[in-house]
Amino acid sequence: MSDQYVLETRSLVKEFKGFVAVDDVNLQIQKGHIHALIGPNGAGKTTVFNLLTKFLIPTRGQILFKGEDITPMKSAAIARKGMVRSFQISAVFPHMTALENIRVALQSFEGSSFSFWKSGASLNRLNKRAMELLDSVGLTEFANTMTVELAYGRKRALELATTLAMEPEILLLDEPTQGMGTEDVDRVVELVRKAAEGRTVLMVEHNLSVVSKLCDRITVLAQGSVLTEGDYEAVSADPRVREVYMGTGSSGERGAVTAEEAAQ
Ligand SMILES: Nc1ncnc2c1ncn2[C@@H]1O[C@H](COP(=O)(O)OP(=O)(O)OP(=O)(O)O)[C@@H](O)[C@H]1O
Repeated sequence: MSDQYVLETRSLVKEFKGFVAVDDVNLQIQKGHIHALIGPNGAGKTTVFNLLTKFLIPTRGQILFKGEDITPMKSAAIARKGMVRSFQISAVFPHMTALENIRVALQSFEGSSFSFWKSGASLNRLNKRAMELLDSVGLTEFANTMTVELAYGRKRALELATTLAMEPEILLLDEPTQGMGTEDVDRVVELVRKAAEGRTVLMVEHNLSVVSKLCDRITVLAQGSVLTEGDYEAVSADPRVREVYMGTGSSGERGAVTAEEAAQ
């Protein structure tokens, strides 16, 4: 039944001048899951992600959102349908406060005219919702702080809040913990867990410890194809997965695939 899947790909292919970066990929992202796309360097994760979020056009194949073929649609159109990419689309304005950034995001999402927001009741509603969103990412006390002054992890939390302002049904996260220290990584894990309440999340993530803590289902890509899929336990126990990670030297740099190591 396809309505149990929020997002699907069917025989998705992306070629770059004859080089097959994504080779016949069939994904099924189940409603309510946090689903990770992992794999060694060059496996095709970013390319798949860019195909799903319309930054790239597939060579062949289909992308379905809640059963509807969205392959020809643009990213703005799919965002309106409830499929939103975080951390890139929703760049925050550095010289606005955290609260102002959320208000801008809310206003642009609701697409309302300035005159609409001028009325006292709407402004109060906007401020209330903006504070709720800030609170949901733990930034209440930074509401009036200039964004440029926020620490990196907090800036990303703010970006996530501006994405949540769009009320996505599925949130697509491209390496949410990239470039972060342990403390920020832990904070992002909690943030993603919270943001995932009542929605579906698909994330590309190199940090396997993060994947082990968060994800219900994992698809492993290697050389453009799906190598295997399952929960963390199944995937990390698969010798083929260990092999592809070992083969590229990714494991040492990015974290090992065993559950014991990932749990550290
Ligand atoms: N625009 C492009 N033109 C040509 N080749 C590309 C292009 N984008 C990606 N590739 C190639 O496609 C393959 C998959 O790349 P991709 O970035 O999707 O992998 P990845 O799994 O995200 O890797 P990483 O973990 O290093 O980010 C690589 O061999 C890459 O060199």
